[in-house]
Amino acid sequence: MNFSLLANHQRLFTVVCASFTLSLTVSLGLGQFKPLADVSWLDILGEGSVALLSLCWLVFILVSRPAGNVTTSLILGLSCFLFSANLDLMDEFVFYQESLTWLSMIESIPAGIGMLIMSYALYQWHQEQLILNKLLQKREAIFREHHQVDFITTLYDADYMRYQIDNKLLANTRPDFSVVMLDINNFDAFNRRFGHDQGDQVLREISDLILMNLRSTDLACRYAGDRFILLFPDTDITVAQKIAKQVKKAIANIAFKPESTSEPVYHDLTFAAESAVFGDGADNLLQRVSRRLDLFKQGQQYHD
Ligand SMILES: Nc1nc2c(ncn2[C@@H]2O[C@H](COP(=O)(O)OP(=O)(O)OP(=O)(O)O)[C@@H](O)[C@H]2O)c(=O)[nH]1
Repeated sequence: MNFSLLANHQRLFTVVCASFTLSLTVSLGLGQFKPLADVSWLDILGEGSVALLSLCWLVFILVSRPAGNVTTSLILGLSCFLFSANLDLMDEFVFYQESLTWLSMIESIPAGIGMLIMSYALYQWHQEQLILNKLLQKREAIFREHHQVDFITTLYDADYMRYQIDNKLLANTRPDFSVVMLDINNFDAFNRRFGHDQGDQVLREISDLILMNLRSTDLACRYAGDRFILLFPDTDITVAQKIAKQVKKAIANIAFKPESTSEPVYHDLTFAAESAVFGDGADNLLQRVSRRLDLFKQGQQYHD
């Protein structure tokens, strides 16, 4: 089991420990041990299993899930449940004086609250999973359909994009698609400042954001280095530019957190779009869009 995610959940780990310790302290502090003859070992087996399994579930959640609302709600809910389960278990070992019988009466209340919180967490988890499924569908198609995949970003590679463009050009007498080329600005400076591994991480995160902002019919590829190509079937250049602007905006608004610093880094993109025209081949269409992008980049440097 990989325990590295535990480091992200120190507060939640404290909540679990607090729930566990508090339940034991309350019952041991306020109760008195029963004579052994009164102890029901069968009940202990049943209630002990519930408490132990709740604890195991908590550990599994902490080592499996990233930090966030869903994880926090799951841990809070299950910690309440653990609190009740422990009190229930300790009831088998201790009894309370008349004045403290309320303790046995209220022991199931945290469990009820916990179940409510967990139900909310499971709903949120479901919503989160729907988004992840959407993203994975696009990635799954990559692995099922082809091996022409860039291993850093798991996007299609440039050869696959050329193959797709050529196929579309062959299939249609009137080409009806657009391509966009995107380039990350100042990526070399980022690499030099934070290192290649962090650069790879940025490429992966940007690829995820690109996929999130495309329609299911569009195709994203890593062209080379910090350049990406997007293919928009049945789409004119204005719509392609509009989607590219949305991708650019989404990326500009995400704070990347390189490992060596707490300072967020924001990335900007430059893009150029072209529509396929009669007589085009993949290579000259890609050259055209690449030349246009280079012109835009030179213009930017001139303005800088
Ligand atoms: N981390 C990482 N860096 C890469 C990869 N492939 C290319 N690069 C780096 O991408 C950078 C591209 O540099 P440039 O073409 O000068 O691009 P830039 O710094 O964004 O400059 P402008 O495009 O003019 O803004 C270089 O530092 C390459 O080493 C890769 O797979 N991973």
